[in-house]
Amino acid sequence: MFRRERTIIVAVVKFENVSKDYGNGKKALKNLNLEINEGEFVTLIGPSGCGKTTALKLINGLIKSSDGNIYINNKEISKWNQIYLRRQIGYVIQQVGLFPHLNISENISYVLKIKGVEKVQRKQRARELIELVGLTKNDLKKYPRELSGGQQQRVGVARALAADPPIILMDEPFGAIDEITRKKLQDELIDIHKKVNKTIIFVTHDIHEAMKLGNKIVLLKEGELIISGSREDIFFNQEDNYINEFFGIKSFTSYADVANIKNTLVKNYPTIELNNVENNAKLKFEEDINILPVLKNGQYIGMYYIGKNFVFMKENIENIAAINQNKTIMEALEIQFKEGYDILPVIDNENNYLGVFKINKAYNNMIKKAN
Ligand SMILES: Nc1ncnc2c1ncn2[C@@H]1O[C@H](COP(=O)(O)OP(=O)(O)OP(=O)(O)O)[C@@H](O)[C@H]1O
Repeated sequence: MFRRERTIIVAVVKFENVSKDYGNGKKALKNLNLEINEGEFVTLIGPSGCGKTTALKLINGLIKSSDGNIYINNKEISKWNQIYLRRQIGYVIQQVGLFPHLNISENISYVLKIKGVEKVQRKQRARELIELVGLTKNDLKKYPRELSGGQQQRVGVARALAADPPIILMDEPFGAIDEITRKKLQDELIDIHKKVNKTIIFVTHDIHEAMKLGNKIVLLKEGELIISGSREDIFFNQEDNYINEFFGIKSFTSYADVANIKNTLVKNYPTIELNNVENNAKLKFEEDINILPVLKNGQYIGMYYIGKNFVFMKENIENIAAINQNKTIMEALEIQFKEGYDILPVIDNENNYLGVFKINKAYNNMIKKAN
């Protein structure tokens, strides 16, 4: 059968040896190689002038690269119809840029109007989006001046989503917003990303914001890519001094606040099967292991402290609570500080044992970074 070529972008962005020279003798980007996959939430971070905004502008064709290639959905960027391409990419900036004489509904659906979408559908779309970004239908009739900075920024996000673009670029969208509102907007953006499954590329100066929002965090320095990876790649990075210096101790609290324990789960920690004493007797323990999770049919029962001459006795199982895999490292650490455990058993919602969280690994890392 003859298949029609797909024209819808599936939101894959690829930089291949991309350089940008604005003609002032200093390269804003140097030989950048970076792949952004469908549905990823990428945060771009680095010192002022490192090329973050330049990278965003290159993606939606606002500026052209001096060298190398950029691919959107495997098609080189200059081969796309530029107007079509831009409509496939939402853009949110710090200065929001709402039209003062249009009400919120009209602002949100402006792109749809340009695209020739009927008024009824435009209004319907604005009604859907206003709630998604945490405002109410009553706000649709208001004008931008009647909204606070944080509310305007929410409208900016709704507007970027209006045409349902697969890619959304955000250039320090929450930079000028107070700390409390900013935290709320970040939480909402995480929820929105889960619901709409867009590829988001988000520029920020704020380490906490980068660690909290990004599934992939990209650190740039003077136009060069230093690292691109997960929170764990950044946090557990021991070698590169620049990365440690840049993220520093702040990355620990940022990381611990947002990272699930399941990301650092130790799955091969020994356990005791309650109904299999014979097997238990064969367990060989490392010197530093003195406490073991006890399981029954894969479910967590309690903890067992072992001495040198290990003889398992059911009545010595201690009733120590396990922690749910969806809790954060910070929550696990709080328990450790309070209770003084070396390890915490980790379970799912059905009390199935998944592994242990060894707090010392994260904690030692923090101490190392602090010194
Ligand atoms: N239109 C331009 N003409 C000349 N130089 C430019 C232009 N835009 C950016 N630059 C330069 O390119 C470099 C990268 O700028 P860019 O705005 O991409 O950095 P950034 O990481 O986004 O910075 P910031 O965090 O301060 O916004 C800087 O040295 C900047 O001065």
